[in-house]
Amino acid sequence: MSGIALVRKPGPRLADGLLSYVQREPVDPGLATRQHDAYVAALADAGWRPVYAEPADDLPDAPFVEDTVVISGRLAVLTRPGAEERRPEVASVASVVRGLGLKAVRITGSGTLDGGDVLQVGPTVYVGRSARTNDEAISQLAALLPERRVVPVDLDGVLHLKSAVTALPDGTLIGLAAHVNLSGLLEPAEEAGAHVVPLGGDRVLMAASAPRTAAALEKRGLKVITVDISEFEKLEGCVTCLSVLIP
Ligand SMILES: NC(=O)NCCC[C@H](N)C(=O)O
Repeated sequence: MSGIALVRKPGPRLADGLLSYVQREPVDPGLATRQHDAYVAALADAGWRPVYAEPADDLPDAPFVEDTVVISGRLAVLTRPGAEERRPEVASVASVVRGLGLKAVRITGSGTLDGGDVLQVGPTVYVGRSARTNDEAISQLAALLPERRVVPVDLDGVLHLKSAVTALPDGTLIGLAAHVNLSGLLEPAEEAGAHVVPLGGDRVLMAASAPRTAAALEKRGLKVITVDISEFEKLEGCVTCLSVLIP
């Protein structure tokens, strides 16, 4: 086992999730459930033991667990999501991380942070300044992680930092230069190619919607595992946001 994958099943109200940059499209809750099961199975096959947060059927965006907690070593930073509607998602995730023996701390006061804005690459923690994440929270995060280098990143036209950029296992940043103020990015062939979940070793998880990027990464020597997450993509979710991997 590589560790734990914190996840949460989608509920019947998934289609009511928040949208910022895309038009609402019909969402098939049954298909979403099957896609989520396959996503969790892919993580499990790669050695990540799934641990489920309590269902939260009244909270449409609750399967996007990444936004509720940031893990650094044995510390779990519970977020204060930028969208007020999403704040009730945090309590049940707090119970899970405490149950796993992690030390839980919180973003508080006027700070707002979505985990989707936090990209950890070795000692560096990039944090997107977004409509969801503010400078107050970035300062709080830096104070909570004194041993890490916290780097604020300006975004343009995307929901979260990790909507635009993630990191390959060797630390190479892959992402869309048009949306993010970071240099030296490897440009993916498709927008969804910016979303990569390192699974350990040379393995990465990607969405089936980025086949050309997947082929390019295979050529670089990576083992790419793909999952179809179309129903979550309609809600501006991506492969990163459906889990929190806890090594
Ligand atoms: N980390 C992520 O990329 N989260 C996706 C959240 C999508 C959700 N519909 C939201 O707008 O909050």
